[in-house]
Amino acid sequence: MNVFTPKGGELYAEAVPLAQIAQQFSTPTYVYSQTALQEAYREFDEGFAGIDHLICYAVKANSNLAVLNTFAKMGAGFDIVSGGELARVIAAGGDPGKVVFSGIGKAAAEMRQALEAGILCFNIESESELERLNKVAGEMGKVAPISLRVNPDVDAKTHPYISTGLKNNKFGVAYDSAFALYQRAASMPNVSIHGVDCHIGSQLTEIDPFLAALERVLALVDRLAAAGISIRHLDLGGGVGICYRDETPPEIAVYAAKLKERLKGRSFKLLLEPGRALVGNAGVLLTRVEYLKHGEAKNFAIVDAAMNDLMRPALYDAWHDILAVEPRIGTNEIFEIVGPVCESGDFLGHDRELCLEEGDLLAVMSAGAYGMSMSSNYNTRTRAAEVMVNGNDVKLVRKRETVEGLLAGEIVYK
Ligand SMILES: Cc1ncc(COP(=O)(O)O)c(C=O)c1O
Ligand SMILES: N[C@@H](CCCC[NH3+])C(=O)O
Repeated sequence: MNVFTPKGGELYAEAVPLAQIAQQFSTPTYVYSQTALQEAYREFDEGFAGIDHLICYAVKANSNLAVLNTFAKMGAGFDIVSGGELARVIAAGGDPGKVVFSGIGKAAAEMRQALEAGILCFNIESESELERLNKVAGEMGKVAPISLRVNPDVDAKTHPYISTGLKNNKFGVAYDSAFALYQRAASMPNVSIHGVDCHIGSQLTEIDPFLAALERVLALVDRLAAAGISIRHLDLGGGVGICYRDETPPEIAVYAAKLKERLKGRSFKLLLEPGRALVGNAGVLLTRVEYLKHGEAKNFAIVDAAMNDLMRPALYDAWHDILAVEPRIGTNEIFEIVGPVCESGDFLGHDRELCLEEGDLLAVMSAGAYGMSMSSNYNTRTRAAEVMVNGNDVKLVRKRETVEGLLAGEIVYK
């Protein structure tokens, strides 16, 4: 469902005009629709109805506490990649018993924190990590639940920067060494094998790579079972794409039906780690045009949001639709939509046809995933405010940063 729609020509977030939000909270501001978050979660959860499953939302996509709390209330689990993200889940009311911990560089302190909290499973990404966890758990007198993140060497057919399941990626344990490493794990006193995990990449628009990965992983599960190592869950990671422009990602119901079909007769629980598919189209970045600059070769609309707020265009050349919040009747021109940051790569969109005047508001669409969570303070820019809408209710869910706040942790020795 698209909840950012025009009414009478003006762009709304659910029942609230975006212009009203800009007036109230200034710009740049991220605006999230709670209804869209809830619908996306429900669609995923209902898609897998009929089999034992747990949706572990990938916190890195959008880690705002109000977003996490929305999913926690719906019974979600969480996929984390740091102790910081675990602290966020707990602060948002999430259940640590439904948390899986991914990531290739878990520090001993983060392992201790997660063991203390009683998480569901560690997704182990290397032999050294397995050894460290066994040691850390032993020192605490605990047994750590683990899966190995297996790298199935499947081409996710996505942007190379966000593909993770190929042999040459830094993630996971090589498929061919996974069996032997499971045998080692089985002999360790302070880890307990709970599952098998894989995640092949992000923004996948086809189902086939997921099915290919599942085949590989199921073959491993069967081989392990034959050797007396049975699992309680299979974690297939995240990665389902969304439509930014003209992509045709799989419908969740179809993706779920195909996975369920292949999992018939299996007794383990299915875990999934969707990020983008739950939040991507539930958020926009609201920004105001500061200046229009008509150059010899290009026209520029210089807006008050920048690559530090939304780095996907600069990093991946990613496309986000950019819409006028209150469209004007007049002649369209072609604009480069750029931010104030001192980098030529600081753009939000190339060659956008719009009719603009200085002071106009723009909405950068599909910005709910990997927007705020990847933002920075480059150029000592304070990060945007975040607002959550539900119906006609509008709530500030993260205050705009202040320069005093940015400087507070720095020390000058006189
Ligand atoms: C281990 C892991 N799980 C889940 C995700 C979430 O991916 P997506 O946002 O594409 O669903 C990621 C990010 O790619 C990841 O690295
Ligand atoms: N940050 C990426 C996705 C990578 C997901 C992390 N494994 C994006 O904005 O599309």
